[in-house]
Amino acid sequence: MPHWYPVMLRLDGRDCLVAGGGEVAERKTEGLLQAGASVTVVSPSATRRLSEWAAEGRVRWLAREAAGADVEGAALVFAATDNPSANRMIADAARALGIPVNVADDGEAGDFLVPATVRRGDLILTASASGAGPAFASRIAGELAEAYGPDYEDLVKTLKEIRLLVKAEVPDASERRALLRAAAGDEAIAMWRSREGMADKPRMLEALRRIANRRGSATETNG
Ligand SMILES: C[C@@]1(CC(=O)O)C2=NC(=C\c3[nH]c(c(CCC(=O)O)c3CC(=O)O)Cc3[nH]c(c(CC(=O)O)c3CCC(=O)O)/C=C3\N/C(=C\2)[C@@H](CCC(=O)O)[C@]3(C)CC(=O)O)/[C@H]1CCC(=O)O
Ligand SMILES: NC(=O)c1ccc[n+]([C@@H]2O[C@H](COP(=O)([O-])OP(=O)(O)OC[C@H]3O[C@@H](n4cnc5c(N)ncnc54)[C@H](O)[C@@H]3O)[C@@H](O)[C@H]2O)c1
Repeated sequence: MPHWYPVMLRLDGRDCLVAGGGEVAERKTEGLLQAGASVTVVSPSATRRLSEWAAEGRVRWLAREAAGADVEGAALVFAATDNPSANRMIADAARALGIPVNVADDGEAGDFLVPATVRRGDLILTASASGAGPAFASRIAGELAEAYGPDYEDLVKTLKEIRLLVKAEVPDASERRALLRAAAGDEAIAMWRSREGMADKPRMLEALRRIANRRGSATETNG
């Protein structure tokens, strides 16, 4: 049994190869485009959306069967045809070059899985059942999407601004840590949501210090 290790990959501008042009290839390609990757699809046929993306120049589509040499230069490879032996051939070629490969018809034959994903700007929520139940992972992601609605995109943007402010203004590491923890708590989040006083940075920092102090003394009393 493999033990999977979750990571966030940086793929902007990196070449990725998708072998296959069906629904699965389309889904993988869409995720790669969201990450800014440069995608080449190799497949005799393509879904309507994939061929639209090719026509718009958003992906490169080579309309033929995939060959082992197609993996050369790719940062990631997706073996997503409906032909298990073609998928295995692509996976072997990738592995021979040390390129991580995802295998659509047999997850455990690959080096990585693609989890079900909800994107809210910089907030990325994923669910994986390590291949035990993709439909189950998808259902959990649906629940996450309900719990963390589209408004979280702005919230995370605000948190990023606050993080930059605190890092720039607070030289003391332990105070910085206390402020950044307070910034992620309920009280501060309610404030960020209303964007109350956001334009006034010194006031914002003051408010955060008050929240952090209250939290600090609450911990002392409880602990
Ligand atoms: C999450 C998601 C992400 C994505 O693909 O983007 C994803 N599969 C999704 C949907 C889905 N896939 C399948 C069904 C039909 C119901 C069912 O079979 O359960 C549904 C449900 C549906 O369509 O609603 C069939 C299926 N999938 C795999 C196999 C082969 C095998 O078992 O190994 C077969 C059987 C093929 C057959 O026999 O015909 C394999 C994999 N699918 C994975 C990911 C990886 C493990 C995920 C994890 O747990 O981490 C893994 C291992 C490899 C990989 O692809 O990375 C995406 C949901 C997107 C979303 O809705 O958010
Ligand atoms: N991992 C997942 O999320 C998931 C979900 C459903 C199904 N599957 C598995 O993935 C496979 C693909 O699913 P789909 O719905 O995209 O199938 P599909 O039938 O819609 O598409 C298959 C694609 O593969 C292409 N193809 C076939 N042989 C090829 C070759 N030698 N080189 C390049 N391209 C080739 C076809 O032209 C077609 O575009 C299924 O057979 C199934 O085993 C995986």
